[in-house]
Amino acid sequence: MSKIVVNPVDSFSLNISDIAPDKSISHRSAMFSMLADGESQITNFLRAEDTMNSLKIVQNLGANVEDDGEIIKISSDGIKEPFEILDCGNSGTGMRLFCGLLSSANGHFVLTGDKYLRSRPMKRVTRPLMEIGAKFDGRDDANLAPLSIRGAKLKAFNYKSEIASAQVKSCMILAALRADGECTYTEPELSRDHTERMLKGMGADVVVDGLKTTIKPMKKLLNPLSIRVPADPSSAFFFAVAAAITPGADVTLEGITLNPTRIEAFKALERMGADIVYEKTDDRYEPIGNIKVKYAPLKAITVEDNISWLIDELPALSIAFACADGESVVKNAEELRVKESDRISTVVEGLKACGIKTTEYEDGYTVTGGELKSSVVDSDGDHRIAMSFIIAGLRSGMEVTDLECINTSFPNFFEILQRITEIKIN
Ligand SMILES: O=C(O)C1=C[C@@H](OP(=O)(O)O)[C@@H](O)[C@H](O)C1
Ligand SMILES: C=C(OP(=O)(O)O)C(=O)O
Repeated sequence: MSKIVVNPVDSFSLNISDIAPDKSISHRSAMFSMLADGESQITNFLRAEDTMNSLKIVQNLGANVEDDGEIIKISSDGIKEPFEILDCGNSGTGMRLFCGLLSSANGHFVLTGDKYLRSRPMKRVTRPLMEIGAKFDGRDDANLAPLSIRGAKLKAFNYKSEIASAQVKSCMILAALRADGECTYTEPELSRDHTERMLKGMGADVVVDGLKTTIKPMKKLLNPLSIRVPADPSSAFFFAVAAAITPGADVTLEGITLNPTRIEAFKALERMGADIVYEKTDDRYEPIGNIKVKYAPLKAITVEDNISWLIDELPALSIAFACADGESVVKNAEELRVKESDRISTVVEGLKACGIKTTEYEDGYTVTGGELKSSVVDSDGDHRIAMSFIIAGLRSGMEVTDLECINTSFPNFFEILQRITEIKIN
């Protein structure tokens, strides 16, 4: 159980060109390569625990994976029944998307994960899949992993989801590609759309019309992927907050996906008063570019719309709330309760320990800006909680414990952090 002591910094000016590659896109690159006719090539794949677990699963499912440390080449002649239990580690994205991919494959598959993932709800994917003929088993009526899947024939569907979840949407789109007719999936609010963009890029018949996606089953295998994974805005955001709460600081975050469903947290920080500039430099499956963030005095805001566009960034945004003038409010964010930790509780408890006034509600919380106090915060095994409170330490000093989880999404986080401040981990 490692811990870090962070000391306050005065100011910094930094260009960061090595923010971790995008986790969502990396998972999908590995998985979707299994649907292609020929060799897919992926560069800048995220070499973190969550995505390396997905890559290993793809290999266990019979794909040929060549990795020279820079380019990952994947080819597959169909999903094969594995000898191994498929371990998704800490990753909800891995488990839920593999449920969709495997529900119609030939064979028997067992998906498991670490103690955190085995407690997260899977019914949101197993229930709609079972309704169209998939065969799942698992604790609590196929709600909790380990999950066992027997590949089955899937019926066409028109599914209206009650949650804005890209994991559920992607799972159902993957199932639809092998269903016995045209399918539609409708979500209550647009969630991140990497799956639609990437599959369309590979030649799949996926049509998006507002909140409704229509998918025609694949008549033949898709074209291979050729992708350079952009940097992850969710990882970049920790350093955006670092600059926004440190008087005089500025940071340039390079090569980030500027997909609008992913940069809402930066827009929220902008609404709080931070000085933010977006500069598009590329377009491959999605817009990519640089984000510059400069300190300015912050004011409180309310966050209640398009919550799925900033759900992973809310813990870090809450550190900015704590440094802002006034009471910030988060609503409609009940999904935070079923992430790696119950992120409403972990954020609220962590901020309270730092002397910040907060109130917890079922679907959100309020944070009244004030003087952050140096404290000891445990991550509860949640990477985003660990990194958020480490960043808070740049303002006030902080000790954060249980840091191994950071390897799930951002293995070079500390390497970048030490360009800003001296750090001691033990
Ligand atoms: O599809 C994805 O890659 C993700 C979707 C989101 O989860 P939900 O679909 O549960 O909202 C997000 O929290 C997760 O980190 C990654
Ligand atoms: C919620 C997250 O990921 P996942 O659902 O894939 O575990 C996250 O990275 O914050």
